[in-house]
Amino acid sequence: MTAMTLDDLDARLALRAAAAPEDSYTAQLLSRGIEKCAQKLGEEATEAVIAAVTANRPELIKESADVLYHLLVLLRAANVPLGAVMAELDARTARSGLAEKAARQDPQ
Ligand SMILES: N=c1c2ncn([C@@H]3O[C@H](COP(=O)(O)OP(=O)(O)OP(=O)(O)O)[C@@H](O)[C@H]3O)c2ncn1[C@@H]1O[C@H](COP(=O)(O)O)[C@@H](O)[C@H]1O
Repeated sequence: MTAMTLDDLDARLALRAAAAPEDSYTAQLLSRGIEKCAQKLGEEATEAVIAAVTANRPELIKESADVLYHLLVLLRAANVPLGAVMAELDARTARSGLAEKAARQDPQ
C-alpha cells in the first residue's frame, strides 16, 4: 500500500466537490461558503495546537489530518490550486528559512 499524498487527497476532493451536499461533507462545506471553510480550518488548527502543547501525540496526528483536509477545502473555496502553494514552497527551497526571515526584516 502506498502512502496518500496531498495531491491524492486534493484529487479526491475535486471529485467529491461535485457531489450533492447530502452525500458529501466536502460538498456541504463548500456550499456553506468560504467563511465556514475558514472557520473550520481555524478550529482544527487550534485543536492541533492544544494537542501539541498537551503532548497528546495520537490527538495531534488526528488533528493534523483534519488541518490538512480543511486547508485543502479552503484553498478549493478560494479557487487557489494546491500547485500554487507547492510552487511557493518549492521557490523557498533556494535559501534557508533564517535567510528568508532576515531578508524580510531588512529588505534590500
Ligand atoms: N479527510 C477527510 C476529513 N477529515 C476530516 N473530515 C471531517 O471534518 C469534520 C470535522 O470534525 P468536526 O467535529 O468539527 O465536524 P462537525 O462538528 O460535523 O462540523 P460542522 O458541523 O461544524 O461542519 C468531520 O465531520 C470529519 O469527518 C473529513 N472529511 C473528509 N475527508 C476526506 O474527504 C473525502 C471525501 O469526503 P466526503 O466529501 O464527505 O465524501 C473522504 O473520503 C476523506 O478522504
